[in-house]
Amino acid sequence: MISGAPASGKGTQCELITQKYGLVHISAGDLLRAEISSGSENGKLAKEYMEKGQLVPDEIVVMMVKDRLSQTDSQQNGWLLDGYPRSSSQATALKGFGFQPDLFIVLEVPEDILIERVVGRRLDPVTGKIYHLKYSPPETEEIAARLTQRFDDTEEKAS
Ligand SMILES: Nc1ncnc2c1ncn2[C@@H]1O[C@H](COP(=O)(O)OP(=O)(O)O)[C@@H](O)[C@H]1O
Repeated sequence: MISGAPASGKGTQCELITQKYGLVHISAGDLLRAEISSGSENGKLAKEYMEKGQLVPDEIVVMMVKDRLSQTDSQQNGWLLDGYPRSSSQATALKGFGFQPDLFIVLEVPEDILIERVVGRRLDPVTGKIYHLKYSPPETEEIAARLTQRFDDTEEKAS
């Protein structure tokens, strides 16, 4: 399991870890978004909470994660669970189904660095690539001109 604040580098670490160990990357947020796309009742309910920036109720999230962890690929290759648990009740529920991580990784990044990263982060809407104005600047003027900021990348979010 892996946990980290926004801009802590969680996405990058997830990619490196899953590649290195051949694990299945399971993101609670991605599972929820897939559920919404499927148009299911759970998806409709989850959407209401996500739009308000609230946690989706355990009844939905726990079963969804449990089902995904139970699938053959996760069982055979092992898994890296990202964005779950977000409460002690979620942790307890999953443990009750017999799922326990070998490791729990917490990415600790000082707050001032998180703020600097979030404020300078930019998205290329054409390729989906993430840049940082200072640490990972765009390769060309053309890309620089079209970069956008994720609407929720604000100093408020980082703090
Ligand atoms: N473990 C979880 N329990 C409840 N709700 C969750 C969980 N993980 C994600 N969500 C819901 O999905 C939304 C998006 O999550 P995520 O993709 O991790 O992005 P963010 O980094 O913006 O929180 C959250 O704001 C929350 O509403």
